[in-house]
Amino acid sequence: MEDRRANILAVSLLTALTTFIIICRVYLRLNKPFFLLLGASVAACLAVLAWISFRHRFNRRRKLLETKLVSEGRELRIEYSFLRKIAGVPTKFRQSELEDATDKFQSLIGQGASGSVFKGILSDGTPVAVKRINNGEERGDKEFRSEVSAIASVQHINLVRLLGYCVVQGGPKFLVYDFISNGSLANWIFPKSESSNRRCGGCLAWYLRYRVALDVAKALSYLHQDCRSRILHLDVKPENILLDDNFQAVVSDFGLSKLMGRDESRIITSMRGTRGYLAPEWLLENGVSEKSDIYSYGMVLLELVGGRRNVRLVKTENAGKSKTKWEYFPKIVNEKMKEGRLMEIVDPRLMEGGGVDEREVQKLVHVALWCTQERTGLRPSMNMVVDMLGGRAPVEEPPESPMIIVDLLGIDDEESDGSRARFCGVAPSQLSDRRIPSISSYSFSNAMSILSGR
Ligand SMILES: Nc1ncnc2c1ncn2[C@@H]1O[C@H](COP(=O)(O)OP(=O)(O)OP(=O)(O)O)[C@@H](O)[C@H]1O
Repeated sequence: MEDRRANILAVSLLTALTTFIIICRVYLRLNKPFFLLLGASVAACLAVLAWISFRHRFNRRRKLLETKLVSEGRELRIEYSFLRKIAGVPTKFRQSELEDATDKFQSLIGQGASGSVFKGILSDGTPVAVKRINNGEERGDKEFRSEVSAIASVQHINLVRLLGYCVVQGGPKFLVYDFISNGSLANWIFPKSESSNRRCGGCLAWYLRYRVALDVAKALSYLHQDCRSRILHLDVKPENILLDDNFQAVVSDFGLSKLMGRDESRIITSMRGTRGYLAPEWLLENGVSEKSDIYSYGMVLLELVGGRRNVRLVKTENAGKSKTKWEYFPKIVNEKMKEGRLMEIVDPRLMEGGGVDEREVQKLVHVALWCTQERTGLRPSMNMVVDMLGGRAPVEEPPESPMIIVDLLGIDDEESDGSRARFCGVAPSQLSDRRIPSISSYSFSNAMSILSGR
């Protein structure tokens, strides 16, 4: 367009000059001024033409350079995002991208202690779960940092993938994960009344429960044994185990996780986790280790087999009076094991449908009871659990565990609806002060002395 305009201008100038010369020659008959004028006009025309040609060449080179830069930039961006993807480095998203992806946070799929989770689709078609961490919550900030630092560096088929994050100055923070279509394990093992926020769910078949147990063990074994620094998850529970469209288990929610050096045997940290899954050593103020995850895993295994919460409030009738009392499933399991009637603890919905392998039930229960030993030294490593469940190592009958502390950590007098209270940053002394007066049947100090003698 600019070139055409330059050509028209040059032609017009030459036409004007020729007309001018003819007029001068015919009407003015001036020789000297005529040639002076002619010289000046030709010089002016040449200057204009030279300028136009220079501009023309300059523009052409600029355009060429721009096109080259754009295509190189695009190639670099593609290469960069490809490298990020294969290296698993999370992308930094803009808030507007996440608003577009989630249609302005329309579709809520879950709610946790630190924020809400929404379903979304990225511009390249990838389905995602976007966790919005509430603004201004110190706990939220901590969880955001823990999550990014722990999960950004790990890659495992049974761990949720953190695709990216978004930080808005003075605003909320976002974490973007792969969308795991079948929601949490809680929705698939507990009856509807015992799992809140139910979006999808049902009764998970036995063979899938066994596979989930193995998948979670592999994920934890990777975190504990195969990463540069040991990663302690510290909030293993059915709500944090998601199921993909093939019912493969994916461990999620690293908000409470901690890194532990390979040369450390335990770390001191504030109390974190969820009631019902907390290992007894949380009460001793001398640290936790990967064995605390193993304990929580054992508790999940029992729930997986029984299709019920480990701790729940039950109504009893006594002399016409209805009373409520806490029922503790691991103790029931222990008793049934002693009586040789393990099948009685299996989820009754599964027993109706059949397909439950008795040997597998025994294996899962034995592994669970090894994992939930109150003395950490007796609990197997997660590697060992993978071998036991995979049939590469024998599973011996576990010793009887006194299960004294479990009640202290599992029961909360203030909650009667079965909902789980979650700790983050609570000092153990705060918990014990609040709990002891209400636990009349056990002596707290007695329990502590048993635990200390591990
Ligand atoms: N990547 C995901 N894909 C699909 N659903 C997800 C994903 N992440 C989380 N969810 C859903 O959102 C729910 C809430 O997740 P979130 O991790 O925030 O909280 P939680 O684990 O339930 O509770 P808390 O954080 O208090 O322990 C989950 O239980 C699950 O149903």
